[in-house]
Amino acid sequence: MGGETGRAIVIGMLRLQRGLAEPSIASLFDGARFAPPPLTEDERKRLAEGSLADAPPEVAGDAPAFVLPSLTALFGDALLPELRALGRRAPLDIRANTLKQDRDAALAALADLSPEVTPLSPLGLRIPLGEDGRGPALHVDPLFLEGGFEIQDEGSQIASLLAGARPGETIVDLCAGGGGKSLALAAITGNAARIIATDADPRRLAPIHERLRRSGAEVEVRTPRTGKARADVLADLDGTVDRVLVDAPCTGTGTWRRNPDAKWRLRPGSLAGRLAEQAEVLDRAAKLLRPGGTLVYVTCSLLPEENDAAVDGLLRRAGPAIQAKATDLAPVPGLDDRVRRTARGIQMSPALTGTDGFYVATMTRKS
Ligand SMILES: C[S@@+](CC[C@H](N)C(=O)[O-])C[C@H]1O[C@@H](n2cnc3c(N)ncnc32)[C@H](O)[C@@H]1O
Repeated sequence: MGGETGRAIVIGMLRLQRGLAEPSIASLFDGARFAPPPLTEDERKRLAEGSLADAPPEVAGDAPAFVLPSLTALFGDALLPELRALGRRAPLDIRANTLKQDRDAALAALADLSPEVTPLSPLGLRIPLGEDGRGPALHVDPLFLEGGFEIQDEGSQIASLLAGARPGETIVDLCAGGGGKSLALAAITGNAARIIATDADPRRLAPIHERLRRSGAEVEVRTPRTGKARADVLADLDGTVDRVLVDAPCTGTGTWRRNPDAKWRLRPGSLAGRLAEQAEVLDRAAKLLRPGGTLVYVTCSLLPEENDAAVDGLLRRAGPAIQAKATDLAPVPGLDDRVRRTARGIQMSPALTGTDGFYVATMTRKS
């Protein structure tokens, strides 16, 4: 809008993010008692004729300039369409909890919310948002209270499916947080795997207990002690685990459409901090694996430093003991044709897969 005043930013946001045409914006800016003054001639002209075609990418794509070289390395010519897709509102997705009922039964039970099946995840339903962009109060829905579904973005569902969990395995969810992926792994394996969930931060882990009760998922939770009593709660498992899921701490650049303010809070220093944490969790995960065991590394980041480069870092530090492996995409029909491949893994993104920007890479322990 030719300036950075609050008014210019609001008008630009209504145009670019809400997709409102000039007459709709003019009807909001009508000078009534609590409304802003009417649009000026210049503002009307810019709305009608203005274009971001010649603007620099950080303006046209509304992203911090310091991450653009990394995003360009990933997206190449698709940088602007991807940045714009990251600026749009995220859909509201749920995962049918197949420990309770299949997806079709959940679809029928939620008919009053008019859900549709998600384009890629075979477990997902998409709930339409209201005109105000808000979704229904799912956390008080009777089916939710009975554990019939979990609120989980399609990208996160896909990452859980690509972890390749199988019944009978011992699986560690090393960065379990509130347990979103642990619950998904339990449902995917029909409660027939031994799943152990932990997290460095006991407060992040706390909600998992209530979620397990509701969902019927069977997961062993190992809560670390902090302070003087601090000890490695997984020490007894070293060298024995079939599969480790590392849903790593990251900058969350892939979730900007869900957390638009995160974009402007991101600093070069926070990226450096996450890179150090990623190296630490990857090294810990590698130590847990039995020979032949599988390490699945996941982030919700679009920055190659946190993705392929983090995997390369582990491969370098571990030497021949840990080797890269292609991620099997079979659990998600249709993903193969849509997803972006990187040197070490696969990258989902809002423009290409219609999901948050999840990255998944797979490795195996040789000895
Ligand atoms: C992306 S979040 C996990 C989200 C969770 N898996 C889910 O699906 O809801 C990353 C988590 O890694 C944890 N974390 C950070 N450093 C860690 C470490 N060294 N060991 C284990 N967990 C760690 C953080 O506390 C945070 O909860």
